[in-house]
Amino acid sequence: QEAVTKPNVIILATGGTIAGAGASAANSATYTAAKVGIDKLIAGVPELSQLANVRGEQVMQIASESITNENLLQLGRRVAELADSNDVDGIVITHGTDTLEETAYFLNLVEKTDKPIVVVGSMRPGTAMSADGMLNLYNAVAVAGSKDARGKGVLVTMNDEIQSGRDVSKMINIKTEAFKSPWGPLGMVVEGKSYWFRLPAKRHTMDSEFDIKNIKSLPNVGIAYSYGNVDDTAYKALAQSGAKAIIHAGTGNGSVSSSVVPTLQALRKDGVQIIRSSHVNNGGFVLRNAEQPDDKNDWVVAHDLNPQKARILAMVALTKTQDSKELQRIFWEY
Ligand SMILES: NC(=O)C[C@H](N)C(=O)O
Repeated sequence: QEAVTKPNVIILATGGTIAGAGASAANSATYTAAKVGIDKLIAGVPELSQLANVRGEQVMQIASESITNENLLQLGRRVAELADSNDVDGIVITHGTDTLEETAYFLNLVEKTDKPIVVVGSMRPGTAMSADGMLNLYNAVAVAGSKDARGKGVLVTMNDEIQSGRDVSKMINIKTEAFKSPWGPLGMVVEGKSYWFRLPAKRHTMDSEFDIKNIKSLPNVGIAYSYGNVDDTAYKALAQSGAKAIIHAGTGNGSVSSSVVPTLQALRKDGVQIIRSSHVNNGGFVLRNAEQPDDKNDWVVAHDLNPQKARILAMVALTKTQDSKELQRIFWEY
């Protein structure tokens, strides 16, 4: 019989509900996130050792709504160091689900590796009935250790699905079937085996022009939400706080209220980049020069990126260019 060498998978733990604990098994939604250390999480799923040689590292212990740009950079740098190491075959990141889609997209843009990087969380703490963290983690390690996950960009395994870190988003906060992509999952992971159906079409990791090793800090980019009867207060406040770009979390096709248009035109003249995205629930798709004359206003459209993902790409892109045409190219390509 052929000897099978198991892959080496590192689990970087950041906190979240997958490391959460509640007072009783009935507490599926009332609990404290970021309580349980990575060694205990690994010990809770002994089957991981059948999939890979697993080692854990506690990078931080926080609920993901509190992640800062500094935390993102710290995590990104550690991922890059490990990806460069010959004895690492894949990396799993345990993460809170609230901003998991932001971290996954950030890593997808800046990590120069074709080794699998899989971000995973859970919707229920490990102390709850039908907790989803164990299986999600098992699936993440399975995918991170598999050769066929290489070169597919940063991935997310939740609810048995393998999602692209670029496309996936938290769509609901009270179901275990919480993470969806408007364009569908890339594959499924069942009993530790991956089944693939499609590939990401956008630039990522090895094919990205961005590299965590060249990023010293991330610029200030804020998001302003739009709705009926909106005024320009939030946009002005963001500009005053020093925002280099403002993500317009717009209605519909990234449409802009007539009460806000003149302010956004003036802010652009002052050097602030204006990026139109959409906050519609199942995935926006903003078309250039459709709702607004973007060429005339010198604004950028966020394509299909939701506002929080548009913020991530804008921050990364602004580390390289201040040119709005270049920004628009980047928003089409990534
Ligand atoms: N399900 C979760 O992980 C939610 C938690 N607030 C977090 O993002 O850390």
